[in-house]
Amino acid sequence: MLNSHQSCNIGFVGLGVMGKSLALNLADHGYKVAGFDLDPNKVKDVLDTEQSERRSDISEARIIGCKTLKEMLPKLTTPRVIVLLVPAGEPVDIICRQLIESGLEADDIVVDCGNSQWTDTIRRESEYRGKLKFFGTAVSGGEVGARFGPSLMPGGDADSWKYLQPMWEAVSAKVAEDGSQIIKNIPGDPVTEGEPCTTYLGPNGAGHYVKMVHNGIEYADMQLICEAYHLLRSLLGYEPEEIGKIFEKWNQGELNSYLVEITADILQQYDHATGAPLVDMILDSAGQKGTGRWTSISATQMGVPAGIISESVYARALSTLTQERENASSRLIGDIELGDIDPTAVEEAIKNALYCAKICAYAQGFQIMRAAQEEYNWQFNFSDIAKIWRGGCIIRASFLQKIAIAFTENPNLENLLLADYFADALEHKQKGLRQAVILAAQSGIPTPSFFSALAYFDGYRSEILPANLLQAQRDYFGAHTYERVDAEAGEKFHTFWQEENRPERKV
Ligand SMILES: NC(=O)C1=CN([C@@H]2O[C@H](COP(=O)(O)OP(=O)(O)OC[C@H]3O[C@@H](n4cnc5c(N)ncnc54)[C@H](OP(=O)(O)O)[C@@H]3O)[C@@H](O)[C@H]2O)C=CC1
Ligand SMILES: O=C(CO)[C@H](O)[C@H](O)COP(=O)(O)O
Repeated sequence: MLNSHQSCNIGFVGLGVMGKSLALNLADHGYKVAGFDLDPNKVKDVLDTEQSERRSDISEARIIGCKTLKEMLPKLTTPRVIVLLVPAGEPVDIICRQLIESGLEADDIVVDCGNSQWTDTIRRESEYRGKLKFFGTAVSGGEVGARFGPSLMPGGDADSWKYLQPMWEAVSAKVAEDGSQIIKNIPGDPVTEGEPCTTYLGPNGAGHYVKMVHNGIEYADMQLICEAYHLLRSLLGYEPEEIGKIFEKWNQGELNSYLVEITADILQQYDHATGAPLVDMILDSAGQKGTGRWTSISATQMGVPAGIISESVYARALSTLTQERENASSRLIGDIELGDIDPTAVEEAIKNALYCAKICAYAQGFQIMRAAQEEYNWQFNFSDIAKIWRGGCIIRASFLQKIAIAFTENPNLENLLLADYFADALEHKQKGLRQAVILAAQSGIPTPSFFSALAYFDGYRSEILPANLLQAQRDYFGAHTYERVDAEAGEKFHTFWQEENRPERKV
């Protein structure tokens, strides 16, 4: 606890899905919260929920509502801590300006917990310096996570972190020694033991950058699961409920993850109105708010190969062309040739394909952060990042424990694929990925992220790639020069392709 029970320890602006849940979580851990939302119904809702969930031995309201920001500020202990859980973008700046106008001071800390773009967080930190301390803390875990223990990814000035650390460690998800999350989900009875799923990630936009990459991996993870489902459904003719049970089985082993778990549940749900599997009644047009796209853009800007993440963004984009796809489906005919298949063997191949492709997707995510720390002067501890993703967040999965171990054993690991555990897994299971890709190609089932994962794996393990020819092409049309395999690194050569005998000169 930060201060006396008379004043509020923390203010909340935005009491929607995430704000309400995180405010109640803080209250469960003994913090008193003052909340404001543009929508007075949201304020009423959180107050009603707090009252209905309050234990009988607690007499005082743990959350109080405010009608304006001006009303909130005097209710907060100083330095004031104000959490923003509003839509990313302009609302964050609007509120910062309003808070300054309402009397916020230079030592007060404004914590942006939304999915803000990390470049905005860097800008805001410097723009508001001297007026308020702007600190980023990205949150993952959705509504339930925020309520009972999310993964929190803080970034900003180290002094603010010291102040926030006890609060964030209290409310974040907790994991046991084996890396599994300790889950209780009981209002008023929070988990207090275990390792907290939060750690200080660095200055400026570090927290929001790491969350962005988390979401990039999330996009890939979800798309790969969807591709596995598509193969099981269209190739083997299984019904959603049957596939749900397969995912349930897979969730007991190395594929154990929150996303596989919810997929199993979703596929076994029937539509109340029609009795059809619910998944069949949902329009196949995927939404996105931007974090996956930002990850792909950041990777591309730094020259990091992150094809699986990018393909997952493109797959969502392609899915939205609903009318175009419907028109094209009768004009563009697939030349399909599929021989006999053994369902049991194919099911096993798809399972292994999913596992191998997931390893490659996570490897790409960590490669992006590795490049980013050089580019933006951060010092990430990749083992710690894997650790805070073991519980609370959407991509929580058993194998994050293995990733944490891999980076603990070798903090300078060049690529996750090279860690013994993952290299061995890929060696023994890659056949499944190859079979899945072959069957998808033969049957005309689009599995872009599986294809991309295999290409990444084969590309990364290739000593020789045809980039030598590509360099020659660039030199041919644009005199872009090339390096020679038998010369010093960095020495550039150009062939005068249009001259007689095509002489080569060192440039
Ligand atoms: N939902 C999720 O699973 C996750 C969301 N996030 C991020 O968390 C943030 C909040 O998301 P979420 O809770 O889902 O969003 P919601 O839309 O449920 O809640 C946002 C709330 O903020 C209010 N609001 C908007 N502008 C202001 C303002 N100027 N002053 C006061 N209140 C304001 C909104 O009011 P009104 O509706 O009247 O505009 C709304 O009640 C977003 O950045 C989101 O990307 C992060 C992780 C997971
Ligand atoms: O951050 C999240 C989870 O980690 C949010 O749920 C996010 O909104 C998901 O992204 P998108 O809407 O683009 O699928």
